[in-house]
Amino acid sequence: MTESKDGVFTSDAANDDVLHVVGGKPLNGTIKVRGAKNFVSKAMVAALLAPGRSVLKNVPEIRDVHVVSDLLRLHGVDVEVDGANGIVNIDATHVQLADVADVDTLSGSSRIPILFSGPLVHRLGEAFIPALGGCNIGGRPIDFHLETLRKLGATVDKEHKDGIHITAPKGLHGAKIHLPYPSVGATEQTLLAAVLAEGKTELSGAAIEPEIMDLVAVLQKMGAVISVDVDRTFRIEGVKQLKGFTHTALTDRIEAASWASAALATHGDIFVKGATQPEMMTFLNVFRKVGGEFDVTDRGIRFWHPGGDLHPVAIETDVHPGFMTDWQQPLVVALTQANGLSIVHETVYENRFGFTKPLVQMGATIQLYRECLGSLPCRFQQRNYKHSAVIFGPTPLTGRDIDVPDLRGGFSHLIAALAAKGPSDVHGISLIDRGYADFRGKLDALGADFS
Ligand SMILES: CC(=O)N[C@H]1[C@@H](OP(=O)(O)OP(=O)(O)OC[C@H]2O[C@@H](n3ccc(=O)[nH]c3=O)[C@H](O)[C@@H]2O)O[C@H](CO)[C@@H](O)[C@@H]1O
Ligand SMILES: C=C(OP(=O)(O)O)C(=O)O
Repeated sequence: MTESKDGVFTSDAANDDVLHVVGGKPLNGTIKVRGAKNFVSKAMVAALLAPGRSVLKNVPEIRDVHVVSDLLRLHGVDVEVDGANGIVNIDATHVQLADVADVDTLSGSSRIPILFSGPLVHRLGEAFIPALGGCNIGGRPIDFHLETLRKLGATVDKEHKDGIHITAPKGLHGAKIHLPYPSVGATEQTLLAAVLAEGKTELSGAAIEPEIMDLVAVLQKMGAVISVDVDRTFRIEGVKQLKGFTHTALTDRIEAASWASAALATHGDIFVKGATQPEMMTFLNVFRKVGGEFDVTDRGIRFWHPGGDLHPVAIETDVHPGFMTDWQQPLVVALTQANGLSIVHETVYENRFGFTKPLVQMGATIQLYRECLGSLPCRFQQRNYKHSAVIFGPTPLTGRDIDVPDLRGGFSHLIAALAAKGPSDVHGISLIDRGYADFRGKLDALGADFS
């Protein structure tokens, strides 16, 4: 691991990209989970809306924080990251330059640059959206984002040599917007663009993930006026200006659930300090049905395998408050050890089961189907995507060479290697640094055998 100039630890890809794991040992011990990757990066973008200083606390030491810090700096924002204490100071007083060099290099590892659109248009009159990165888990179109910006009065030029060029010659204005699907990113896009737009915006069909609600809390601290109706409609009353904020990020419920699944798959016992119950209720219900035990305390949640058989389950991923798409990959590894047939119907992303192939090579019995194996309305019905998985267990797993395909799939491979008999080499492991802070230190604390 190397420490960047702003104190964020990242893997040195050349030296540090393979993890040699000797599996078969239960993970036991205590680890601490900090703020959510999928909130912190958005709150950092929100800081761009206001001149002045913002302070974000409980920030995890992950690569995405480093990427967003560098993106902000390209636009003239002052960013200091205190990685050890989890504090990011942002001063967005001197925002300059909408069209910046190097942005393509940085954005290659993140989808966040698209969320700069509204804030940059408000602060500088224009924005450029480069080619976006992020996990390869489906087509990941941005049509909702662009349509939202157009509805708010932006002009979108897709032919510009420096990326999609967004301008608003007459400023952004409140509008009535409906999302065809409750997209997390498009909801955030609308919030970040509408808070300073002139007049009222109504956003129906929105996503209401806890990370989005924490972003709303940040925007409210900054001076925004936002309400949400029971039917997932946000109402935003544009204000003339915003100010900086101080905020403590909500815990990363994806990371917490990932360690919970690791406890289950390895017959372990992990106390996840910082994990909170309300955001994890749907996961906790499934964890209990599978046969895992947990104990919620004021400081975190303890997850353990109580011994005996694990039980198969049928789950469907969905937007909040459903079972998160990012929870399914680590849980699938635990389900390979359950006694019987489990079914996972993925309704959020069309291509999120690629990670199961190495699991099958390790000994799991997993069959993928194009059909919807569930009852939720699904956009992938009658389409050519293998988006349902049937997992038959228990099957012993055997260690092998694995290539990390994406963030959550990669963490699930790590769990599989830890649960498997014998050694595994997990290649491309630095991808996991995008979203799992100091996972090597945590594995060490849990007694894993790796080098
Ligand atoms: C950085 C971040 O916060 N990432 C999370 C975010 O991703 P992200 O914000 O990219 O995901 P979305 O919620 O936008 O995507 C959900 C679905 O909507 C589709 N869609 C989205 C936008 C659009 O313009 N057009 C369109 O068709 C997507 O292809 C996907 O099928 O929410 C996902 C769903 O909880 C999580 O898995 C990701 O971890
Ligand atoms: C898919 C994910 O992230 P991103 O949207 O940043 O690729 C994720 O966090 O699992």
